[in-house]
Amino acid sequence: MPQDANAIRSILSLAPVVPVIILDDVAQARPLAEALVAGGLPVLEVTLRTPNALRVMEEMAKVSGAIVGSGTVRNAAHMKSSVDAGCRFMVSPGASPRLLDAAEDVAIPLLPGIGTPTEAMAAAERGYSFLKFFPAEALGGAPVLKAFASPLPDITFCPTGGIDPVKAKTYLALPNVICVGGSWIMPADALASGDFARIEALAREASALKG
Ligand SMILES: O=C(O)C(=O)C[C@H](O)[C@H](O)COP(=O)(O)O
Repeated sequence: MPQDANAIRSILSLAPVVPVIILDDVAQARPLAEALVAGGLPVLEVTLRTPNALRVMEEMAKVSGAIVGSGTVRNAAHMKSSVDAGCRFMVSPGASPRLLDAAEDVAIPLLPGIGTPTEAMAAAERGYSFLKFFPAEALGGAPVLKAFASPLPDITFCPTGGIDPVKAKTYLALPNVICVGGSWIMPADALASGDFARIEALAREASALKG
């Protein structure tokens, strides 16, 4: 089926920020997910960019309250692995026709990425009303999404790429933004030292962000 708008809306409305997780150390998966959930960010996007990403997803999916999705999804094989790992949603940097074809056969919703009005319109024609705007800051940031709102009022976005807490607040004030994605909640040095208390504190600040 095309994107189940109610399903993806109910996930993306749970918190203002979706942490974008790039993790290879499976042992850190559960404590990281627990810190993020405890800090008020239950929706977790785990990118398929590390060798152990699927095992990380499986571990995170066991954490009470965590809603785990896959990121960097680019083909049907990624979709099958995501479902098998217990994912509840999928995110892609793009929205190629073959990717959208493959998503028709998958039970969990896809949030595809777009960068222009033409791409957003093409995805909307395929039944997608919730889209990722990527790479958000490199493409011009919040002013671009603000400009999308009038001609494309039926399309809602999750901007991702280059966002920090200050920029997040600006995006979240826009009527066509449901949440933002970002990796700033998990600084590399905090992960390296296993400082999950700091990550939980950053998550708590992010969960309190409002437009
Ligand atoms: O892997 C994907 O599918 C992506 O979409 C890339 C992520 O969105 C960025 O890695 C997060 O962006 P930053 O917050 O700038 O780190």
